[in-house]
Amino acid sequence: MSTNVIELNHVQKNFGRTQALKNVTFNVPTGEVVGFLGPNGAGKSTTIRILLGMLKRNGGEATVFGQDPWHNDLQIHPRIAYVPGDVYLWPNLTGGEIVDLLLRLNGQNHTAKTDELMKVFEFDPKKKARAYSKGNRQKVALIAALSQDAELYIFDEPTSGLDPLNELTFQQEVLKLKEAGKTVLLSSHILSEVEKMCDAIVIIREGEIIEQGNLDQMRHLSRLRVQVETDAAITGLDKQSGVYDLKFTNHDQTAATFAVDHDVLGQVMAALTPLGIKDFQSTPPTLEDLFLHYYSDKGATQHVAQ
Ligand SMILES: Nc1ncnc2c1ncn2[C@@H]1O[C@H](COP(=O)(O)OP(=O)(O)OP(=O)(O)O)[C@@H](O)[C@H]1O
Repeated sequence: MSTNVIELNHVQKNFGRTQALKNVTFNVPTGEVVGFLGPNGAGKSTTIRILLGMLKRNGGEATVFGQDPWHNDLQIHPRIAYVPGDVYLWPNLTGGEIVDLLLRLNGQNHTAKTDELMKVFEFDPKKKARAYSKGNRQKVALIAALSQDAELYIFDEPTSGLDPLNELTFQQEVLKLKEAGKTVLLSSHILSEVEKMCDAIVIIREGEIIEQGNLDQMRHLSRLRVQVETDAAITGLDKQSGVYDLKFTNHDQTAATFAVDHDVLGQVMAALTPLGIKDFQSTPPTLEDLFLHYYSDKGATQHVAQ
């Protein structure tokens, strides 16, 4: 049996003349939490809808649990819990009624877990859905999805309307899924969220996967931030290739900050050592830095050139 719950191979999707997906290739291994990152319009929701059998692809291969989602949606749906990006609810039903309805539609029942989720998300199930804010509408979908005992959980930007406390609750719930060995695909703009929960990340831009891997694999592609203090004035670093954004932080030029490519760090240390290093701190890039790196045109050009 395949060890990947999701496999996408050169998937393409057109909407008329708009090529929403040009080349989407990635896998989601069983039991992993994979973050799916990309800006608005990059193709995250389209990819997810193809995986759910809601959209037919124009090219490439897609399988979920080894089956083609377009032809076998009825077989795969009971194994999936899904939270869409835009949650539309029946306005005249209460939140609690809708949670139960969503559960029944997926062949599941209201359980003690459902009540627990309502509590931790501080959700009032008695109000009519028309009175709910965006965040509360999202909570309805999240509570229904998280109280299901599914094998695969797909969340399409699930926390965009949640306050930080509820966001944290969501993160804790995903970590519980992870501990239970469930497979999760989480599309998000919230990089810190992805960083905390995901085993691997996949970055999509303009319908193409531009990078994928675990965080450590991605980090080597981006630059370290360095803060240094020396006895003698720092000279020559501005001419060293692989050093960027050099800024002196005092008048006698014995303190500086800069960004550096990993492969020239040794040379930079060798240049600084004779100056008498008093302090040296380097920090790996956060996912935020990586994201900016990939979404700047420069990042894209560099990647294409690799
Ligand atoms: N039903 C549709 N008809 C026409 N174009 C569509 C349709 N759905 C999506 N698109 C287009 O396909 C591209 C990808 O959209 P998609 O919604 O998948 O992006 P996304 O990454 O999920 O963005 P967001 O973060 O804004 O939800 C966009 O250019 C979008 O305008």
